[in-house]
Amino acid sequence: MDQFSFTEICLHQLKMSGVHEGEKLIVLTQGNERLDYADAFMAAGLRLGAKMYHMRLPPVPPAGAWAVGQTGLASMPEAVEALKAADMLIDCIFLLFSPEQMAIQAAGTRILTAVEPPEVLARMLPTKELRERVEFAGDLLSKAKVMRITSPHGTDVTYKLNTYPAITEYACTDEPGRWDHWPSGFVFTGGDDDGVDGTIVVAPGDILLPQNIYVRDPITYTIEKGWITDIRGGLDADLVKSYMEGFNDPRGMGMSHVGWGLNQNAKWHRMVPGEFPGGMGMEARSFYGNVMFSTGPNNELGGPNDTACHLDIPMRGCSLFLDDEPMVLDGKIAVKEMQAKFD
Ligand SMILES: O=c1ccc(O)c[nH]1
Repeated sequence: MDQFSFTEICLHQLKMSGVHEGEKLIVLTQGNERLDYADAFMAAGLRLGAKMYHMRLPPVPPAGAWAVGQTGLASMPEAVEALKAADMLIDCIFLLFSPEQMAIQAAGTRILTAVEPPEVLARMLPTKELRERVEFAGDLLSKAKVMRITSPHGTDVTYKLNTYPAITEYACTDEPGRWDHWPSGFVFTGGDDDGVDGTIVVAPGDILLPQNIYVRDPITYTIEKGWITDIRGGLDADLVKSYMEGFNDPRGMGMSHVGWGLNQNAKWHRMVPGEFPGGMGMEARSFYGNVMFSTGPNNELGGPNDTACHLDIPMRGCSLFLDDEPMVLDGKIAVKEMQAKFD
């Protein structure tokens, strides 16, 4: 995408995020990554009269795995202080799950993460309709006490919901201290620390992130009292187990967030298999009617598990019930207020 068009979509984003004259915005990058994002956001912000600057951290060596929560900001408290003093941070490095992100949000700075390729950002612009749909889902989720997920492949798992908030992701953010991720379009929460039990069968066509692959043969997870006690299957199960063992951290077997996708512009089939081809698979997390469970940390919800070992697994064809009321039935959104226009 040329820089002019990139600036235009960033302008749309900043307007949707309520940016106005005199606000202080910082764009955060590291190394040589996404410097064009900083240029595009700065040009867009200046057009809205915001005060902008670009904070560029040194490069970090590739980790060999997706280690969430570990960022270059950890050794730079003075940089964190500067970010806390801003009205809005545009995070082009991915700070989610880090204590620094939590401290910045707690200080009232709103945060927008943007790390996907510009073409994906352009295809999945934030809209008012998406926000309304996701907020409706978030309201229902915040009131629910039990989530049950089933599938024709044998998934039957229950999450007790008495502890953690419902988090909405609709790809823009205009409230102090609120985080969002462009692109997105889903809701999630976490089960009670000892309150997730049952079986999840990840079926062919479901997606493993960060491996960025479509599963070919089923992976069966047994979950007891909030912890994975067994993972079995064929090659794909071996891959997951081997990846998780690489972290040498038993807390990777915890249950992270869980929810469902609501973005009709996100397509299941459009992921390019391979590791992080320029982004982190947000289209796969957001596709309409997916049910996504995740393993590992729950600290972004306020929980105690801050392991760096995190997998997100969007699944097709599942049913998801809140207190026995269907939200998703066989991969289709079942509530009128959450249905996209094409339904
Ligand atoms: O936007 C995101 C990205 C990753 C994740 O685990 C949750 N939400």
